[in-house]
Amino acid sequence: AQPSAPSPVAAPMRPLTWGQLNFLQTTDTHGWHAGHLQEPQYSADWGDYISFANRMREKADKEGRDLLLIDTGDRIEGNGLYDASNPKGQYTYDIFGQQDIDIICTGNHELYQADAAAREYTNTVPNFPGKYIASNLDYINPKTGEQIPMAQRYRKFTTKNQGIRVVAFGFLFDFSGNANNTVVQPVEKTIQEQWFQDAIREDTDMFIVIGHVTLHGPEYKALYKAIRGRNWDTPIQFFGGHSHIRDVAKYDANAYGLQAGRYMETIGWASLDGIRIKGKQLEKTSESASLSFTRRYIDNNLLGYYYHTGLDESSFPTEHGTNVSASIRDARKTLGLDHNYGCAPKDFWLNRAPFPSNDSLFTWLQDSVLPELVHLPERKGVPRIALTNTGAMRFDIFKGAFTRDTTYIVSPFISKFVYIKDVPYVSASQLLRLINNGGPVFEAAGLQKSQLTSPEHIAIKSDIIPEPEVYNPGPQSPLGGLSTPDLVPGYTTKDELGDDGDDTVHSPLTFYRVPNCIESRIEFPEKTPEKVDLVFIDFITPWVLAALTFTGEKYTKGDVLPYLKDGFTELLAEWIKQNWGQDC
Ligand SMILES: Nc1ccn([C@@H]2O[C@H](COP(=O)(O)O)[C@@H](O)[C@H]2O)c(=O)n1
Repeated sequence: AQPSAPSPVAAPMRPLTWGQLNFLQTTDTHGWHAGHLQEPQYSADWGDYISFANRMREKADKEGRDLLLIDTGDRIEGNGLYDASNPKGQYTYDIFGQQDIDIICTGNHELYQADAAAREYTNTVPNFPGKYIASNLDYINPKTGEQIPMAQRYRKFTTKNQGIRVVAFGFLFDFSGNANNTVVQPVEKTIQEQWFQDAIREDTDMFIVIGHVTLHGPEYKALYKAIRGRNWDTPIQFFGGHSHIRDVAKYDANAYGLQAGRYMETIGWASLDGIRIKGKQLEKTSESASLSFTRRYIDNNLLGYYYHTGLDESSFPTEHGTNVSASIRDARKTLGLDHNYGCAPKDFWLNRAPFPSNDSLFTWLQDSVLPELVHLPERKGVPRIALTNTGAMRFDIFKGAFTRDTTYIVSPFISKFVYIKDVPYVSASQLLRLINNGGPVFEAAGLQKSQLTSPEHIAIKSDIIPEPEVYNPGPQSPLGGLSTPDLVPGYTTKDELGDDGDDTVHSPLTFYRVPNCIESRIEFPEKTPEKVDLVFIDFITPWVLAALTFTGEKYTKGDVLPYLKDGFTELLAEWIKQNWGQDC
């Protein structure tokens, strides 16, 4: 762990079940490879995860089992370790590349910016030779303009210890917000391609489909149907991502899916038993059984790693893992990520508090931050409505130091304020309601509501306000000898297989859904103005233009002008410096 990481707190634990074939999954790590430095339960870093994977591989080898590592994309954007360098990711590609991942694919974040997509092609793909799969993604060679596969379309291999024959795919959901140096082919179209049709006819013991794709979305439904249509009982193991939740899916008795949350909070664990390996007799115990699947969502901290490996502080770390932790420490130091801009007077929550409320980060943004930031000297005195999507904000602010790192954790995107001058107030005043309600006007333009909020909203469709629960430890083995522990707040996942998936027993957290966008009305006169400047984050331009059309206005992209030179992230840092003192 990083030197400033808080020590994890002992909690009641549930053990891992090992099978023939076992998996560790990461997804949506978004640059959090230093771990969480303000939350003890997620405080292990990428170096610790390397040690953990290594120790688990040793155990698998000793017992003749197999272990595969999976990563399903969105490795970048969301943490100073990636975002604070110039060029971005100067340190993270090498750090991430140290993990021995068996099957890896791309997320949408690797593709928003052309430079990030280029680095994916020149750095990450070669860091994982033969392991990186791009089943529905092409890259456009900047020198020749030629459209080429980002990486190989699928992978055939046999596992190390049991020789299980695997055919593996790596998909991205039907994403359309990519820069123009990549081409994402819709999954349904890819399924029709000859190479895919040939691949699903391969003689194999199992299929593994990894993807930056939600487990219950249309893309995996189509892939499941296509593979199962040709292979009536071959095991299919899916790994998902994108919606940032801990999740599982049972497609049928021989097909399951796992998704390992977000931000290096969770390491996903899946185990399979009952795979029929061609030419090998099954063990007596599983001869007649169909596939059996288990899952765990492992909290990313050292106490948990010790517990699952049966090792301790001195026997757990590997030299490789320790070296990677040291590289992360050095990179953080070089980037000045601990530099304190100001001290947050209290916690501000994205989803743990309702909007609007005193504890809501969006209320703070709307009432305190935007009115001060959205100010252009030459338009002084012009009343304005400032809009931002809520998905632009990615993480809570905790009471205490708001550092250079926090700035990127909260606001990682290269988003700038733009504006349309002198918009009739009658139209401008309707935009928030229109964008928040969504509906046909946006759908007709190919715009989805879910693209404006944080990805958690894809899966969480109503507020979660837990009842106070009575703790029942059941058969779990307590860690640290606690008998009636004060549970640490955290994930209390309820998935398709039940409520016992989390490796750590937590007390539950609330989740309040928030609107797609918020607005601030700035320098408004007492009397309703006739015209206002409509200022907004550039990311939401298509929604603003579609909504204006609906109100009867005829604005085009050409009417959208730059408003402030600095990006929102820099402006936010400046606001913190001006408004919050150094007394934490
Ligand atoms: N420039 C951007 C890019 C993305 N967003 C928000 O992020 C959401 C996607 O997040 P994932 O981690 O799932 O890929 C997207 O829906 C937007 O809300 C943004 O605000 N600005």
